[in-house]
Amino acid sequence: MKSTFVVPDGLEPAQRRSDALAPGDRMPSHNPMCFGCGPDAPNGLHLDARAGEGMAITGEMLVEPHFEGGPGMIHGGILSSAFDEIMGMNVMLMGVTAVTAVLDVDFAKPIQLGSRLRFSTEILGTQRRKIYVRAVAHLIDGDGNSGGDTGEEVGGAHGLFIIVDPSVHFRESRAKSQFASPEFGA
Ligand SMILES: CCCCCCCC/C=C\CCCCCCCC(=O)SCCNC(=O)CCNC(=O)[C@H](O)C(C)(C)COP(=O)(O)OP(=O)(O)OC[C@H]1O[C@@H](n2cnc3c(N)ncnc32)[C@H](O)[C@@H]1OP(=O)(O)O
Repeated sequence: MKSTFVVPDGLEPAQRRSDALAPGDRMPSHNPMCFGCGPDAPNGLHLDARAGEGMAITGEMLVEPHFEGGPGMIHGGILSSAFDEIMGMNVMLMGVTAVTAVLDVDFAKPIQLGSRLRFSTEILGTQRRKIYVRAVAHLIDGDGNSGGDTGEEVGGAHGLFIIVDPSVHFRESRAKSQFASPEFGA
């Protein structure tokens, strides 16, 4: 991977909230209509994310025909959205509300429609309100149900997320959402 994103030295280790999901549990959607994780979003990514060990989670996604950019290929914005979402869900392990300030994506290999992607993401550490996250995407081989990450590495990303107070950050926008879950403040 050729990213030039700089992760600062001396980050504080991230703390998993005491009541965080157990490894293997499905990560809940913060909003059923969320483009990334919402089960009811008609044209959404439908990312299926699972809690992992420590500060890691995984996710899977089918590259559907309406995610097309170049002929037969995934649109770059779709892959970027998937990385944004899966790293944002990773931050949920800390039990804080955070929004993306920086998203750095390495489009390492072309990804064809019909591929199944497996994302692996981990919180690298924190600095004050800043949370640094790293993710990679692999193709899932074979039957598509193996869940392994032994397939070819096709992309990578870093995210910088900033902890916000949801009652302040979403104060003006909240009324525009019919669906947001108060549990996640968004
Ligand atoms: C789909 C959306 C869901 C929303 C999530 C809600 C939680 C739900 C639960 C579960 C999530 C599941 C998954 C979701 C995944 C998707 C997340 C998204 O895509 S979020 C939408 C896109 N992002 C924005 O709309 C932010 C817009 N920007 C802002 O609102 C502000 O710029 C904000 C809050 C990011 C920072 O503003 P300040 O005034 O609060 O804070 P300052 O003081 O500027 O920064 C704090 C620290 O961060 C650094 N910083 C801020 N921006 C930076 C940047 N661009 N580059 C480098 N450093 C930056 C600063 O230098 C400072 O660092 P120093 O502590 O002093 O060292």
